[in-house]
Amino acid sequence: MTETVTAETYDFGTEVGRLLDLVVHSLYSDREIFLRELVANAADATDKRRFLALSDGALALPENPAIKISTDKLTQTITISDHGTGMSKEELADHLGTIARSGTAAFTSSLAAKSPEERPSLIGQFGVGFYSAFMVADEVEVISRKAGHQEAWAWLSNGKGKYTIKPAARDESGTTIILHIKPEAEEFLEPLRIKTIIRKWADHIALPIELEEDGKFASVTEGNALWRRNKSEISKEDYTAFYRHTGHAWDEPWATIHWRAEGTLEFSALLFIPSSKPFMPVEETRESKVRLHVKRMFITDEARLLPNWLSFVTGVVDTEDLPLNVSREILQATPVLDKIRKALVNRVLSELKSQAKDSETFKTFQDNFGAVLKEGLYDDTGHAADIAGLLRFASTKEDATTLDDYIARMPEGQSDIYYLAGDATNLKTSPQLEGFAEKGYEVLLLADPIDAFWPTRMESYKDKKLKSASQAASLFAPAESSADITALCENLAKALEGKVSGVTASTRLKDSPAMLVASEAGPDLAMQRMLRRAGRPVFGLPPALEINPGHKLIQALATRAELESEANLLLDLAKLQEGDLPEDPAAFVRHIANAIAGA
Ligand SMILES: Nc1ncnc2c1ncn2[C@@H]1O[C@H](COP(=O)(O)OP(=O)(O)OP(=O)(O)O)[C@@H](O)[C@H]1O
Repeated sequence: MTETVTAETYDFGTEVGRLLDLVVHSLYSDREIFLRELVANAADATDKRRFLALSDGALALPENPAIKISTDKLTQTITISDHGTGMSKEELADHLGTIARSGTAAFTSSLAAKSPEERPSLIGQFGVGFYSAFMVADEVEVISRKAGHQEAWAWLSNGKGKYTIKPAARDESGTTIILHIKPEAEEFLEPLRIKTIIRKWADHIALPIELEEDGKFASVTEGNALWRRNKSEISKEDYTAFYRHTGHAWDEPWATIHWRAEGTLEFSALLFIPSSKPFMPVEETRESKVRLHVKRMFITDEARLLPNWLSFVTGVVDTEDLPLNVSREILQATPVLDKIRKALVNRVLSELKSQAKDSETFKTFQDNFGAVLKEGLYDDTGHAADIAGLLRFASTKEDATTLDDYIARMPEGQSDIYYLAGDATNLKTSPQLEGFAEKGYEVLLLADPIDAFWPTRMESYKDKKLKSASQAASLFAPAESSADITALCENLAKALEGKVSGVTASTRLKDSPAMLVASEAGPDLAMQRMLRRAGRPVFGLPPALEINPGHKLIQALATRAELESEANLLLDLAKLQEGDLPEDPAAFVRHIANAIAGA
């Protein structure tokens, strides 16, 4: 019997023809994906055989199953072979000749209904990865021997509407795919190129992937889907090595969170929180880089599996619930990912909660990533209360306190939580704090830039309003002023018209001559400062000036008839105390210099 007698040629059918055209011309922006698809098929077939062998010993895998890849520049071919289930003659025709599994009619009608831009996402849902081979090959040969069978078959096609099936020879069960590489895809004949692609896309396939170089096959991947293994089998060193490899890190993980979700949603996740701040010479994007795998295959690290406020978390999520060639469009729209995201956030938060019990350990974390986490207080109203409950804040009474402990310490009569946001260097000595100590009120000292914003967004924690100390004038009773202080207030207000919204005598200032107080309605002083520094308009009334009737400077000013320039000097002093520059720094310096010289 000769080959020509038994070789049979079939039509793909119009829908496969159209599909091939689409795959080759519009499906993937990046041709290298063909290797991911073929390697994934090989790995799936091997997994399937391993599973079948559980009930039929005759199908057992050879001792060291592997996916073998070789390239040949002479024949311009890439060969990929596996020890998987293999395919019978009928299966070759069924699986590679049609797209029947998902319903040809359904596919064709949906295809017709979609615009060309939408088609790639559609193809993603129909599982047609094999055809991506035609992006780089002008002829594809598949030689397959089904496990448990003696005969082997070859499937051949140039992707132009027809395929041929004929008898072939293969020593072992499994499948060999030979790609006759197109001249314009020659780059894929370089073993180094193949190696790079495999490491990028398939590093975590549990099966060894071997590449032939200089006549010898050597493993190019670790073959180690660590996240799929049982926790009890994994040592701390294994976790650290994996963390360093995938997170491009050099430290130890501060936390390792490894679990498998089962039930309506199936996924494995292995997440890490670094123990040190990554060194970033240039500010990186703050998007989550947690890797998404589908059935062990790397899909993308741009699925934004975690929100920006958890962008420091690294690791891998691997799900069974998405198709392997899931497209970008599907990734954005699928409810599966939304559910996974929700589960990940909750799991990371509960880990943080349990680690927060040890305040020393938690301090390391918060020093590194507290400022990032705080973005969640602003961005994520759904989780803000949980995040706020975790964080530790410096205060006028404690180096680090939780909000709950703060509330527990509140004296009778205090109903709100007070905070002061600003620069770390002058927070502790800010005149804004004068008066609070006397009342026995603790003030949280918040030094991260984001601290100027989140308390107003969050408004309250456990029904206690978050109030800026720089907007707390109403806490302190107005002073019973002498006539000359009342007159001074009026004169200063006149001199500073438009720059301040009023001048009042303070009952709380002890050491400072004056300070600024923001109106309760608008942004507090820290937020005004941030807006100014960012070149944004500052809305609301200008701050009021509170003067200290007990201070020498104020008493001296009360005796002056002319105080235009002194009024401005006083305002500049109050600004300086807040970490702001005087309105005209050079004039301010001249003024002070002259005053010291007694001019
Ligand atoms: N190496 C292989 N060994 C055994 N069967 C294979 C192999 N490659 C492909 N097949 C069969 O061909 C079918 C079609 O493969 P194809 O890559 O087009 O789609 P899929 O693997 O089902 O879905 P997808 O790759 O898009 O997730 C597979 O489902 C499988 O049954």
